[in-house]
Amino acid sequence: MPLAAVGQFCATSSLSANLAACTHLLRLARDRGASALFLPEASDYIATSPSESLSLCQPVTTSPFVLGLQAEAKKLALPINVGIHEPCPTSAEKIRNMSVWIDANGNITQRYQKVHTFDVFIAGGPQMQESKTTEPGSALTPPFQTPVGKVGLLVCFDLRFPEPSLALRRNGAEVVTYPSAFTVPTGQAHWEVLLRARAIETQAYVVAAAQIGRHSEGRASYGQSMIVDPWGRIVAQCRKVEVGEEPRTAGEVEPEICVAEVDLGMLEKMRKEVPLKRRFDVYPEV
Ligand SMILES: O=C(O)CNC(=O)[C@H](CS)NC(=O)CCC(=O)C(=O)O
Repeated sequence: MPLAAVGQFCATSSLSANLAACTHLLRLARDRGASALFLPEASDYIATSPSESLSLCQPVTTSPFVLGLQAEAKKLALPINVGIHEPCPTSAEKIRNMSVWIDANGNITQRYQKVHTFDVFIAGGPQMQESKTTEPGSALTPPFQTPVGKVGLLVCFDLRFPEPSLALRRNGAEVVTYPSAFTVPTGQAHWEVLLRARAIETQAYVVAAAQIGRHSEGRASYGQSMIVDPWGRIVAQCRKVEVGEEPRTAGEVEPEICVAEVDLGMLEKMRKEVPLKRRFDVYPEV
């Protein structure tokens, strides 16, 4: 059975430091015998401001982060799913939040542009307006074959919407990925519940690589990267920011991986044993 590995670290605005962390995670995944490595959203950088994000954002053809990761994937013959930023072709003021698949030859073979932007105004809590800087995508990417099963790509805040994962499932997804950088308070409240719900209702593996720790003065992430099986069991997980704990800085965070087998035989058996026949005649709105 193939092993999926999930990598967790704390990105900063240093592309070279982030590439070094991801290269280390790739080696850990290879040493464990994994068939693919899943890395978080915005692995190339977490900027301190929208203007810094724009200045760091580069096309994949010149990004030292992406080119470096492609070279490592090829060297180790290990496919990677990773979240990155790309310039927006229609606006110089905006970027695209992407999840890409790099195959074992180091080529980018699949791409998905995050369709839901994270705009929240929590009193006394995180306030973010991703839509100010980020152009949302307008299509899902059809699930595609990989060494760990048929993968459907989503990103972070997309997790709060059951519809896209159900759509990917209907199109054949066996593994749904959510590279993420969840905030600490929303992570503590919602992350695990949402991931397990998406796995149970799609009857698919959910693979969620997340950032952890303090990226900069104004920004920290929750962690708890995990793999959930189609029964809703957490079969692998990394560390998280506990309630009341001060997030560690990037220098203090130890990049780590967790791994789990992807059992597609069990998935098929479960889908047969618990058929989820939808009644769209009763709820045509969805
Ligand atoms: O900023 C970047 O460069 C990359 N983008 C992100 O990290 C995005 C937008 S700020 N974060 C989320 O979607 C967190 C969602 C979340 O925390 C929740 O749904 O509760």
